[in-house]
Amino acid sequence: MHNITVAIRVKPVQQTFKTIIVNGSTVTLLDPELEFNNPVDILKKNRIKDASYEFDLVFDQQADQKEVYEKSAEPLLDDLISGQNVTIFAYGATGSGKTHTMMGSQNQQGIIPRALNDLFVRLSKEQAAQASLTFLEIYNETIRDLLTGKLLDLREDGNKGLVVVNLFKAPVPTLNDINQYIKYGNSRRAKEPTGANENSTRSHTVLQLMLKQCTFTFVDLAGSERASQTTNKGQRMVEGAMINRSLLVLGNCIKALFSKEQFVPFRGSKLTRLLKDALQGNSKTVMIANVAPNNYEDSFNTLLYAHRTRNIDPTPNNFQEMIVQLREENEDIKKTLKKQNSQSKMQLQIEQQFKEQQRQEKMEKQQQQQQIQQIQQQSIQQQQAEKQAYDEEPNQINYFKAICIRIRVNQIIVQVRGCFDANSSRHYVQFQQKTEDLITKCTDSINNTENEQFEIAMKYKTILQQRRKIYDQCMQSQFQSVKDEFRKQVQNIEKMKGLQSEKREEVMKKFKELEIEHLKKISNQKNGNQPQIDEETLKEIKKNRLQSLNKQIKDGKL
Ligand SMILES: Nc1ncnc2c1ncn2[C@@H]1O[C@H](COP(=O)(O)OP(=O)(O)OP(=O)(O)O)[C@@H](O)[C@H]1O
Repeated sequence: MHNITVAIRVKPVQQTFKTIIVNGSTVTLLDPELEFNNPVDILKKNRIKDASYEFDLVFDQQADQKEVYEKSAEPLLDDLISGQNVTIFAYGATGSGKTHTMMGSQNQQGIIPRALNDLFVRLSKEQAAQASLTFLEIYNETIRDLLTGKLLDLREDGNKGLVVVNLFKAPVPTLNDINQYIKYGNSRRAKEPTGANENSTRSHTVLQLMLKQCTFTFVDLAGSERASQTTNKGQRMVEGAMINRSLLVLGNCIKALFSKEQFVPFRGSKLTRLLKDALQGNSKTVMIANVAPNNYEDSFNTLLYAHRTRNIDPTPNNFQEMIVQLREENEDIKKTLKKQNSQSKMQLQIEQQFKEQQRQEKMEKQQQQQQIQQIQQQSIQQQQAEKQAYDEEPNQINYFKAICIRIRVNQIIVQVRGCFDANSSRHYVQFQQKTEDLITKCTDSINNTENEQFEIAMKYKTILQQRRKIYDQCMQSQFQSVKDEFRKQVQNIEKMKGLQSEKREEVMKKFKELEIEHLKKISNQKNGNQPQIDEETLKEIKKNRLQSLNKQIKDGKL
């Protein structure tokens, strides 16, 4: 009689909310659409529901490899040794843990290495000597020998029934032989990254250990996910469709076998055709359906598939009770999260504000420095301009000199006029000529210095305007330090001006000394040092004077 055990294994995943709860042999799945999405998607509302099913075996997230093996596969070893076919399937969506359950890893060995190890301990030498192993995969309805790499055909053989032509049967008298073939075959499995699993095995893998009277079959089925979910396109989508079709046929076959139906649709896929002998008759089958709680839809479909396959009567009575309990637990989690969330929101806000504050401060500091630098530069220019202007002031000494000379000359004229009255008109002409030249020179000099004075005055005006501008700028600045810097610079300028005033006083002093010297000279001349002119010079002066007068008459100036 055919015996089928359907087990569920829940993959341990990091999850905030509970979506799967295991209670004994019951698995309850909570619809996240109703639970966590607000508002609920109307289109999905009627499609997805909470689900609760009972199975032969249920392994929760805490179940380790050893427990899974000991409860699902180990009990069948006796049946196998007594000559019954045993088949173990791993079913589930991509990434749900099929390969982990069947093969596992070096440190966490799965069902296959554990079962074969235990089996070989129990087998007699004779039995072991007759053992052989085949390892193949069915990818897109094509059979490939994982040991030889050859593509194989299925053929009906009159005597033997269905055979896989040219399938390599590796003799495996020891466990070591088995391990080496498995390792080799595993490395040749068709693996492709899908949207759901980086290292997804895209084929059904069938490992069979043939003993004298029976076969121990391990099937790691390809991922049962919906094609749309793995965001697969083109070749991957065809692959998905093939996988789903063969899984459907497999489900139907197991269901038919379990229900002892007359017709079992083995011919529906290569997988079921291949497994026909192993599944038929007095055999035992274990189907381990793997679910990952972070994927509701895949979990829902897997539970439904496994449940239909097993054909167990639905839903236990305490189903609603468990859902209520689960919802209450999730409600608590939600509240805690909300609280944490609002706290972390506040923290985030403070951090952002603090960052903004620091950014502002940095910007202000930069502005402040820029303004101060600007003031310093302007003030240096200002100082240079003022210094230059002050340095030019000593030129005024020429101005004063010129004025002095003119005064002196005027006095000489007065003096000479006196000479003329007393002695001769020749003296007057002679002196008039000389003094006229002198006065012209003085006047030019005075004009020049007056022009220079005007330029200096203009420069001062510009300097003052400039200073006013800087002052206005500084007073507009929001920074006290900028205003302070301006005051400091003004003080510098004033200090420099103080030094310049001293310089100016020195110049004035010099001028006064000069003036006194001139005045002294004048008074000396007044006191009897009358100018003496010889006859020749007088003649010459007269001649020149006459020429000059004639010219002036000619030019119409007289
Ligand atoms: N029960 C578990 N405990 C710890 N890790 C697990 C468990 N189940 C699965 N994993 C880890 O999850 C990842 C995916 O698992 P695995 O490859 O077995 O998935 P799969 O169903 O075989 O996927 P595919 O169909 O794409 O080949 C692996 O890294 C595996 O180690």
